[in-house]
Amino acid sequence: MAQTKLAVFSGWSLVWRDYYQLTKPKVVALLLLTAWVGMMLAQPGLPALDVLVVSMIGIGLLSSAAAALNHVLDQRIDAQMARTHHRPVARGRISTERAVVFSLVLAATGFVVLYAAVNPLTAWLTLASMFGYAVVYTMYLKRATPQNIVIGGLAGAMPPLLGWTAMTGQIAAEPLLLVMIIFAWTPPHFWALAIHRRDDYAKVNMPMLPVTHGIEFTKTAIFLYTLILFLVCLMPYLVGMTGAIYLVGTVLLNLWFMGYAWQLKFHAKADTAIKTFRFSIVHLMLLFLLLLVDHYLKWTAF
Ligand code: HEM
Ligand SMILES: CC(C)=CCC/C(C)=C/CC/C(C)=C/COP(=O)(O)OP(=O)(O)O
Repeated sequence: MAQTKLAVFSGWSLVWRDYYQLTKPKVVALLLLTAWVGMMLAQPGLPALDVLVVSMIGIGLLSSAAAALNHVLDQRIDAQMARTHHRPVARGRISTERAVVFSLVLAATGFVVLYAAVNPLTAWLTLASMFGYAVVYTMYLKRATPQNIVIGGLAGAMPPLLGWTAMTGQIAAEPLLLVMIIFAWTPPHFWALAIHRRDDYAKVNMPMLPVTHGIEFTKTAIFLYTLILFLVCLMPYLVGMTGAIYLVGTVLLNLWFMGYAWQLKFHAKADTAIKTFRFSIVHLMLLFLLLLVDHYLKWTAF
């Protein structure tokens, strides 16, 4: 009897682990960090905790729904790529129907939470971001143009604005600067991985930049985008939104990113591309944590 119960429990935990994987949890975690910073920067003091919590839940649910829909729409190519062939829908561990229902339940719940407990503007903007990623990027851009991730990157760059509108009920210039930062960060983030996985994307005829324009061209594009990112990251300081703590930190972080891009372009080793990709995640995380530290320390300085 005990063995049967253990078998049932372990079976269920495997199923839920697969559903959890559909939500791209690490991606959503960083998306939520950027949304949270948007919420914290929206006012001088601390935000209302109840609004913060329901906003994080709503944005998290809609982001997870977008990720799950991406698994469904990409299952054919996921099944053929070394990096993604193990995924639950690609492997048939979760049926298309169940994955779609899972995604729609997450999306509906997230939208209702945001609409009812936060504000309609944030609900609609978050739904639009989900649509932008799951439909516009995944179904069209990804398969149509090597600029796919530059344009599609806007959806994933929205969370700081979503966090801001959750607190204020209105769009403002400051969070749009944060959106621009993630927008400029996305190409070096993804193209470094795309270089590392070029053959995978070529095998499924995905028009990623290293496939359509070659690895050298992509390395140049990555370096140029880290230069653009360096300049865009100065904007919050130049407009007076942040102080010296952020300025020093952002200069160091972006010089570090440019160093990776320079090494990738001129002194690449076998693992430089994947190391650049992994650093891009640390870079964005530290950059947004820096915005938070600066916001409160800068504020208490006056
Ligand atoms: C169009 C925009 C983007 C594209 C094409 C893209 C592409 C990718 C890809 C292909 C992976 C590898 C996933 C895997 O192998 O499981 C990845 C991982 C990741 N991405 Fe992005 N990304 C984008 C935007 C973002 C944004 C906006 C964030 C967060 C703010 C983000 C955070 C992450 C994180 C944290 C990982 C690591 C996930 C893991 O290790 O499981 N990405 N990205
Ligand atoms: C509501 C909201 C903010 C929505 C956006 C949420 C979201 C999940 C953005 C994901 C960014 C990302 C990892 C894209 C990769 O897709 P891919 O298909 O190129 O990667 P894959 O090949 O690993 O599946």
